[in-house]
Amino acid sequence: MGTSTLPAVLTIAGSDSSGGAGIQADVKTIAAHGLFAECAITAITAQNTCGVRSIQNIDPAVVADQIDMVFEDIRPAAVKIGMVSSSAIIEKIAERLKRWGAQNIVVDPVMVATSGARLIDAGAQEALTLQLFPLATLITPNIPEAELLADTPIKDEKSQEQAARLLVQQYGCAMLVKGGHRVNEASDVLAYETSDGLQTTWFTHPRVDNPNTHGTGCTLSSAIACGLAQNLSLVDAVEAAKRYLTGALEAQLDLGQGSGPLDHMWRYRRGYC
Ligand SMILES: Nc1ncnc2c1ncn2[C@@H]1O[C@H](COP(=O)(O)OP(=O)(O)OP(=O)(O)O)[C@@H](O)[C@H]1O
Ligand SMILES: Cc1ncc(COP(=O)(O)O)c(N)n1
Repeated sequence: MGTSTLPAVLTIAGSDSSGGAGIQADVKTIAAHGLFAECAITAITAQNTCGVRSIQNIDPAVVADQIDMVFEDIRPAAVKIGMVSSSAIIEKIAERLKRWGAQNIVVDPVMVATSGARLIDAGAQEALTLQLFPLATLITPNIPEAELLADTPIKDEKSQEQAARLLVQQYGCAMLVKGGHRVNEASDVLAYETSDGLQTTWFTHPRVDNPNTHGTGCTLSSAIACGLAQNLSLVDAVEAAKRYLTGALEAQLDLGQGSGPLDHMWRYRRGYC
């Protein structure tokens, strides 16, 4: 008779054949946090560290079934949403998450891969903001995504923070504007509503000198979902996720000919687990 349990985290995202981003990065991240990973695959991408060759979206009804089968049986304590490339898929995800009253939803608005390939069409972008953003606890745009969503340029810390504030007002949920695309720093700003009004918290870090950053956004958002699944506050969950991500970059894994993947299991190799 089983007596032990552990929180489950569901990732709803695309498959990356090279294992560095998407579902594969999420599952590794969740496992590295000692939690139970579940997944609903939205698309299969044929990609590697150099680029994306083809994308096959999954039938929206099959995406819905995956979510239902997960919630009917092993209910996740948190949900991470990554690549959702069609409006029909987004509609189904929103419908099923509402039906199940899913909580602790982290949305990484994946639009363009590090390699430059577009992963979402224009119609899907609108569906994402209209249907999934209202369900989110936290949204984690990078700088180009935040510029697009807030319709404002980001050139420095001040404009990064302003964009984060604007997006909270626009979408009514917490926003983490990630600074991985800035030159010297990799500092992210979290903006969120409290009973005292809109607050911001910075997570500052110098850039790790590592060209292998494939999957950083996927890894960070699923690590935040892990923190929320363990009942950390939003600020603590982001702080812990940033530490995990930085360690995975500092491990200096060097695989592939393009921007390679992170070392998701760095804590095991260093003997921390
Ligand atoms: N060279 C780096 N050194 C340290 N942290 C980094 C570096 N590059 C990215 N990060 C961090 O990685 C996280 C993801 O940020 P980024 O802005 O790269 O998101 P993204 O573009 O969505 O990621 P992805 O490359 O997966 O699409 C952030 O916490 C960011 O600060
Ligand atoms: C299936 C999938 N999901 C997300 C990303 C974004 O990650 P990155 O920008 O690091 O390539 C990706 N490349 N592939």
